[in-house]
Amino acid sequence: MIEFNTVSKSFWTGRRRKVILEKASFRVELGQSMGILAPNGAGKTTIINMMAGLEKPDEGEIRRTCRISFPLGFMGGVINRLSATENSRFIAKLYGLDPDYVEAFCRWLCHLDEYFDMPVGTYSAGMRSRLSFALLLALEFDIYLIDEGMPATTDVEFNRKAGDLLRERLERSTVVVVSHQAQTLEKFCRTAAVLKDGQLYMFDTLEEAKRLYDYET
Ligand SMILES: Nc1ncnc2c1ncn2[C@@H]1O[C@H](COP(=O)(O)OP(=O)(O)OP(=O)(O)O)[C@@H](O)[C@H]1O
Repeated sequence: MIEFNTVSKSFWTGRRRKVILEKASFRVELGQSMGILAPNGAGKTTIINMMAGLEKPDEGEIRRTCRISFPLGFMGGVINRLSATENSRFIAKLYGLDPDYVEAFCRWLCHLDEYFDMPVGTYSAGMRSRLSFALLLALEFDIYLIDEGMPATTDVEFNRKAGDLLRERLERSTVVVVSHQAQTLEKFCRTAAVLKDGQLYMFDTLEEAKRLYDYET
């Protein structure tokens, strides 16, 4: 479960306070995937980062009682001067998993060839995102955090393999997806919320959330 208890978050732009959340309270229960609909710039990434523990609220409390993924596509945990071999083995140890398994899985999925043993700093953006995606799939989480649907790389074989694995994983996990498009949420969630003026309006169905969202936008 992820629980937000009267959480407030805003950014000072130098001219005004940009409010993301204002005393928002809600829960994401295991087994109840949730979509959050919000227009661009409303704070989707900030909320996902707060769920992941990458960003702190200004006020209030965020409680996590299960294994929550880093956001899909997040590269912050990967160290540039280390190779994919070293990164995958290090991350495996952090999560208490078998380093041989995590390394072999990522090596198989990313097909980075000799680059797998070179520093991540030498990778193209696509290679980096393949590694980050593979790491997320190599680890097991209870709740997966996804910002704007599935990131696609330009590597067709990788997209097919990783996409199949992710879809299969998400079918048996809880997912939080944030997007500005209801279409993206349809694949993952039945319940949805709309983020508007710092408040999160929760609905039992995506249809209801869409109605408010379409009306507001
Ligand atoms: N560190 C920061 N300092 C100041 N403003 C910030 C900071 N981080 C984010 N913001 C602002 O907060 C707002 C929400 O940002 P966020 O990235 O969470 O939005 P988003 O809904 O994910 O946007 P998009 O759909 O465009 O990716 C934006 O206006 C952004 O410019």
